[in-house]
Amino acid sequence: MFLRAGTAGLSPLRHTLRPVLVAAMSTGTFIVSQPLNYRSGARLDPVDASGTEKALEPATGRVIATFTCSGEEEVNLAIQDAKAAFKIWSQKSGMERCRILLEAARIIRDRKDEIATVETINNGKSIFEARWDIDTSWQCLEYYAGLAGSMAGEHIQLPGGSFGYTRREPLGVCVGIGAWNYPFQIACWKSAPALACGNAMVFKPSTFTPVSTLLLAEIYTEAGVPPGLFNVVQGGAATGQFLCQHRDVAKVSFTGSVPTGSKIMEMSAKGIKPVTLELGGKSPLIIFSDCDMKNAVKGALMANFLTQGEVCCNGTRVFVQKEILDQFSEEVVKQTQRIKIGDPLLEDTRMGPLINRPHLERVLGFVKVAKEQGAKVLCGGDLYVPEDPKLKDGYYMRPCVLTNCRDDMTCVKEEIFGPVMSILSFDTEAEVLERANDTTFGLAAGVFTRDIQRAHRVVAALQAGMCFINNYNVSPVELPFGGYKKSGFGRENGRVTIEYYSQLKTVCVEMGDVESAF
Ligand SMILES: NC(=O)c1ccc[n+]([C@@H]2O[C@H](COP(=O)([O-])OP(=O)(O)OC[C@H]3O[C@@H](n4cnc5c(N)ncnc54)[C@H](O)[C@@H]3O)[C@@H](O)[C@H]2O)c1
Ligand SMILES: NCCCC=O
Repeated sequence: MFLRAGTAGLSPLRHTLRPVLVAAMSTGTFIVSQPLNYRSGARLDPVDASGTEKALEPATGRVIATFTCSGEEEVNLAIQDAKAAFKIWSQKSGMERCRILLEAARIIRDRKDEIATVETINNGKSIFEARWDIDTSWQCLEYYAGLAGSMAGEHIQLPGGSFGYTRREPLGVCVGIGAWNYPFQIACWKSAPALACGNAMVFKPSTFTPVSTLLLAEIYTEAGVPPGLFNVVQGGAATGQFLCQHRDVAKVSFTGSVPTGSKIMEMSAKGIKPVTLELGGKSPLIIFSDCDMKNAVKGALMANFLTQGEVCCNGTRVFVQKEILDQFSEEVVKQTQRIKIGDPLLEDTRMGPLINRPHLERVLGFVKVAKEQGAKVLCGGDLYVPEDPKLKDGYYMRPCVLTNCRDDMTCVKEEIFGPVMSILSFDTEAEVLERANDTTFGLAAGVFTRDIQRAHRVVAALQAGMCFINNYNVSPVELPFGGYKKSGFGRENGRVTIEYYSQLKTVCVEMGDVESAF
């Protein structure tokens, strides 16, 4: 283990000590003392540097790690290592890969509290929520372990007894680049299908959240993957570019913003590398007057305030049918004001700090502009200073509900990536569909109604990759997740993701003589 509590300087811990340590972990006491790169099955410092970065604990504003960003040579070594491991791993049968992934899933499940705690310390989300993230992480490994053994091609009969067959083969070394809002989950959602298909992966987390991916790397090693199969490099844009431009990289899977996604695609295009792009969103949530009000209100909070609103698929444009606008808004405000903000490691906290100060200021700036443009703040949208003195330098704000919103306002058009819900009213189904689809994004959408025909009619017309009926922001790993339009392409989770981490080889077998034209 790599966490040290306060100045006690605990040396690396044996697994048996973990539950005790996790119980003792509290906000404001931990630092990361071990290297944050992972290669050849071990943590190490990079051989060359492309600058240094500091990782924070958003709850307190404390630096918990100072680390070196990987330079071109370190990136190359990580890729060469992955290439060597790929040779071994790709020769294993699906069932052999399945057993190792299942073992990794088991270890994650057993260490859930510890991993969730690390995620909370480095990201700021509540421990309550971080445990959900870890559940959807080990479930993802379990799901693809289950598919690994049944990946197969097909046999095709041809005239005269000849035949063909297809083989589903891995791509090679895949690169994963992650965002900071779901660090551990993103690393699992990319690596599980990649490894199940027989690939190796080099993963680069966000510079804001470099910590938890290392736990995944160690767990894969403990579960029995060959050294080098899952490597971690640290750094920002420069390190990311070295990865995307490397000639031995077969595929890039990226989660992040639209502008960076566009650069990733451009770099990958030069090497004709396939890409998966999981990008941002500004998703609509449509509440019809015949909805179950209690569930619709719960759904709206789930759609806006998980992880301090820093969620790509959030339903931040909440369209409410006029007849129930007042009742719905009143209830949403009541529930929003009940959200317990504060120390994210406390069991009853439901909203922690935002990721860092510049981001907090950016989000508060959106609220300011919304007011200037005529929106009305029903609650929140201001700084929050917890009573506990150790949290005074953390990045807290009160979750915000805006009303009187119009489609042309900045808060309704742009991804805020913070706890800001914009309520808009509508009259008819046709009108709301037109307005809901009037965006360049297309990640997610939701509808609350008791009318089953309308529910399916509406989601069929919504231009979004992930649609919810009478719920929002649940993440079953069996369901494909990904966007339409500028929210990206390719999918994570579900059976279809196998297609994005493998390629099909066709073999044509002649059983007779060659019929030649010459
Ligand atoms: N669709 C999804 O599944 C999903 C999930 C989470 C977050 N997101 C989106 O991510 C965004 C927030 O995350 P962010 O601020 O970390 O995004 P970002 O685009 O700033 O960074 C994402 C990752 O790309 C790296 N990067 C930055 N510039 C790069 C470059 N030129 N070449 C290669 N890599 C580069 C970063 O270091 C980081 O690891 C939001 O827009 C959010 O909607 C999408
Ligand atoms: N739980 C899925 C969230 C991904 C988007 O940020």
